[in-house]
Amino acid sequence: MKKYVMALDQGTTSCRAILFDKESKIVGVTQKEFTQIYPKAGWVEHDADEIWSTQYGVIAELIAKTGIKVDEIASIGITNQRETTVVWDKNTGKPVYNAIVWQCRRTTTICDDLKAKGYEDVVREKTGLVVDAYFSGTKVKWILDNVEGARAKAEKGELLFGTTDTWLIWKLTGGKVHVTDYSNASRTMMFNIRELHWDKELLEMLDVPQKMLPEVRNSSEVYGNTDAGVFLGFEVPIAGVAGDQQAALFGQACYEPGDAKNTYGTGCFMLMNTGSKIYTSKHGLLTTIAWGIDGKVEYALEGSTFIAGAAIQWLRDGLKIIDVAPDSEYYAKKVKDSDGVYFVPAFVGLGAPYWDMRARGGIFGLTRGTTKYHIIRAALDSLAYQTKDVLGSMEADSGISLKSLRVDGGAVANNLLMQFQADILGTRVDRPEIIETTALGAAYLAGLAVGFWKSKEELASRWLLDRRFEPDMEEEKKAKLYKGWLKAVERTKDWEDD
Ligand SMILES: Nc1ncnc2c1ncn2[C@@H]1O[C@H](COP(=O)(O)OP(=O)(O)O)[C@@H](O)[C@H]1O
Ligand SMILES: O=P(O)(O)OC[C@H](O)CO
Repeated sequence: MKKYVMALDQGTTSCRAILFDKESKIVGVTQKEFTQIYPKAGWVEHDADEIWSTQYGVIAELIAKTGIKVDEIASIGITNQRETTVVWDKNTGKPVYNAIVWQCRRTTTICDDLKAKGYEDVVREKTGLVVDAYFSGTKVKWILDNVEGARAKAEKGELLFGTTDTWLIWKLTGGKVHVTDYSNASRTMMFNIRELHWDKELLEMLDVPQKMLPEVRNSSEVYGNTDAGVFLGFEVPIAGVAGDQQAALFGQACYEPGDAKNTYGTGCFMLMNTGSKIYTSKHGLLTTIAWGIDGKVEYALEGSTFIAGAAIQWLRDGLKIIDVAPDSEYYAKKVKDSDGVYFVPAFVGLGAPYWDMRARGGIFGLTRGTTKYHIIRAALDSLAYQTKDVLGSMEADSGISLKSLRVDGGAVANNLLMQFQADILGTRVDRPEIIETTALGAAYLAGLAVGFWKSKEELASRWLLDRRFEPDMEEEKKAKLYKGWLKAVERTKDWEDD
């Protein structure tokens, strides 16, 4: 009897495997971090083989830890850090270069060149994206231009490209299946989100051969079975795929136009479901595919903030002023506010709504009275301010004023941050019981495809509130604080010289 759906959450800093039962309850979770590689300032890479071995390790550990039988798993759903680019040799299965991570800025000058050639409008129109080093397209181009022999091999059809969903499916199926879903394809800057195909003009613009691209499929359907030789002796259907932010939107049951969520992980990503409508943002947001189910594609408006929880990791690993992320709340509570200190974590440039690839981080407003507690507090505040930047754009673009914001991701465990978020937005913040919403969304997509769950309505009825944070800050104070933030952001712009 099938009792579980397994979700694989391939995030920026860790791989997780999570088992959900029919009532959407978590039966077990395993997680392991993997190496972040920073070869130069502004460059970020992962070892794709390490991603695979880490993911495989947490799958095996989950099965051992929970004691379930593999044949009780109805299906597997995959969700992934988006845009991160893997190129591998079809015959040997070996990556030709490290995965270039979504945060990596090495293709800034390729983007400048595309802009100078006047491609911004066509990119916006066809892909819903802005020309930025964030997306996969220029990363693939960089690999083909810089890895010896890569372009010739790609042209002969010997190399494959994929985001990490595609890479994991290829590995899990023993090299048989090369696919992605609509939501991931929409982050590549090569996919036409209106006509739903890889776009010839964009591929020519980037000089990327179509043969290396995966087939684009629905977010909920059976793509293939795991190879028994690889997957602990069993063939289990892989039946759901979505980029992690779209999966979180699905897991938060944001199924109606106007429903929105904000995920606080490494970065912070706010998505609003816009149904079949394709909004073109006038305020620095992206248009993206939320998911495709039964051939019907739905869209979302997205505000992407590159550094959120990663700023807290930097307090831990870079400054070493906290030992673990939850310490940030403990120390921040020691002061009543940041005392005029602002921390703009533009470590890899600024995403929405500013889109400045050359911005770099800064801490402003320091005085002799500033302590590490103020800096920690300012780092937490920056997550909330960046969210306010994006929410303002979203309300302006959609004409919808949000009554409440559903939140998820690792950093929403921080109650101080959540209260400040509600205060600075002037909007209720709703934290659900399950904050592993990304994995839940992937599980839902995979479960729906094999009949484990019947409908989105059934899933929506299971959304449960853990805690609601009500706004409680005077307008004048809110305005003053936010003004300071905007001033600090201005100071970080256009910093890096090439
Ligand atoms: N209590 C906390 N307060 C603030 N940030 C936190 C807290 N717990 C975790 N984080 C941050 O959340 C992030 C982890 O969230 P997660 O959803 O697992 O991210 P990802 O999927 O991007 O790896 C880390 O960047 C970490 O610094
Ligand atoms: O790893 P996360 O959860 O911060 O998500 C990364 C995003 O998918 C990047 O677009």
